[in-house]
Amino acid sequence: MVGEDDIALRFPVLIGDIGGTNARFSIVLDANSEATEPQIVQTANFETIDEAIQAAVLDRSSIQPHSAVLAVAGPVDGDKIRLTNCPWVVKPRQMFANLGLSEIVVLNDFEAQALAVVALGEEHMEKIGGGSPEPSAGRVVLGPGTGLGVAGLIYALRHWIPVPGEGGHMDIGPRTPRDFEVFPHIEKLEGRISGEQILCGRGLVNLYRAVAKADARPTPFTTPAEITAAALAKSDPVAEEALSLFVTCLGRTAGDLALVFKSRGGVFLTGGIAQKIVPALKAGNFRAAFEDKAPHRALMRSMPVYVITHPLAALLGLAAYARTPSLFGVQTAGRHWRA
Ligand SMILES: Nc1ncnc2c1ncn2[C@@H]1O[C@H](COP(=O)(O)OP(=O)(O)OP(=O)(O)O)[C@@H](O)[C@H]1O
Repeated sequence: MVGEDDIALRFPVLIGDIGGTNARFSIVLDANSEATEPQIVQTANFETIDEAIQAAVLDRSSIQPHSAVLAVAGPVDGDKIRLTNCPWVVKPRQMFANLGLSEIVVLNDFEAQALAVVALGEEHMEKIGGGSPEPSAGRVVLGPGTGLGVAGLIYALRHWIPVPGEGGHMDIGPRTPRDFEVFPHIEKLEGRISGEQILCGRGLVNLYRAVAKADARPTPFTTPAEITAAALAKSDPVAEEALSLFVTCLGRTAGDLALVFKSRGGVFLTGGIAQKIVPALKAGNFRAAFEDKAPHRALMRSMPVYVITHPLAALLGLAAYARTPSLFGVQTAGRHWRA
């Protein structure tokens, strides 16, 4: 492990965004090139990450990467990095031997999402109200997906600095009279309703069941996709209310985080769910909940919110980092290995 920051990565650089379900890889040839065509594999189809990289990238290309930047969902502490939602273990030393790599940096998956916010243009985003972003002001990234990822992004000393954290585990409480009818039925974690009990795929199902229970209604749907489909088609009132409450809670939480980071640079919604519910996010209650932060309503009204619609946003963030790591203030100490 390299003890201090040394951020000049030798090309070609293999980049990888390793999720619980899917892993996406590409190669950045030099500081001026676009990344090569992404290769996407299901993590369940390979026993190890090394096998996946060999089959999906190395066997399909004549390019031998020198370095790698991998973004993983899981804490990076030591030479064996376990992923939260999949059995893969990233072992950089073993990767040097197996894959011919000489340098590896491991980042957090949400840091990669934060890097993507800098790398992507507005053509890959859908705006949900607010004014113009201030280019160098703070930003916030929230991603409802399998869990709820949260990161800040600040610009300081001519660097973009991602601030990863565990913001997805903040408390969410009831506010309206209807909330007080529904919230008692939301499944708790050790007595607590955190962001991840509501603002992720599993959370949407929790909300749907809670709304149904509050009104003693049946619950024919079991997956988040069924609930959003029925809600967007306006074919099931319980699903509609669940999605509406999901969007309201997302607005409240996004607003709280925007206050923390005073994110006049924008609030960015990433992950698989936001881009599938854009019509619901535009319906009005998201923005109303986001702005309902007295005494700072005027500030909140000015802050733009964007849904990232690019399907491989994290990979683009990693490519930008691989090309010019010096643009980003990413601490690599403790997660940077050299052969
Ligand atoms: N149409 C949909 N509406 C709402 N939720 C959905 C829909 N389709 C999938 N989901 C839910 O989205 C979640 C997955 O989100 P996302 O694709 O962002 O996951 P991820 O954690 O980034 O995945 P990976 O681990 O593969 O990177 C799952 O809980 C899934 O049930």
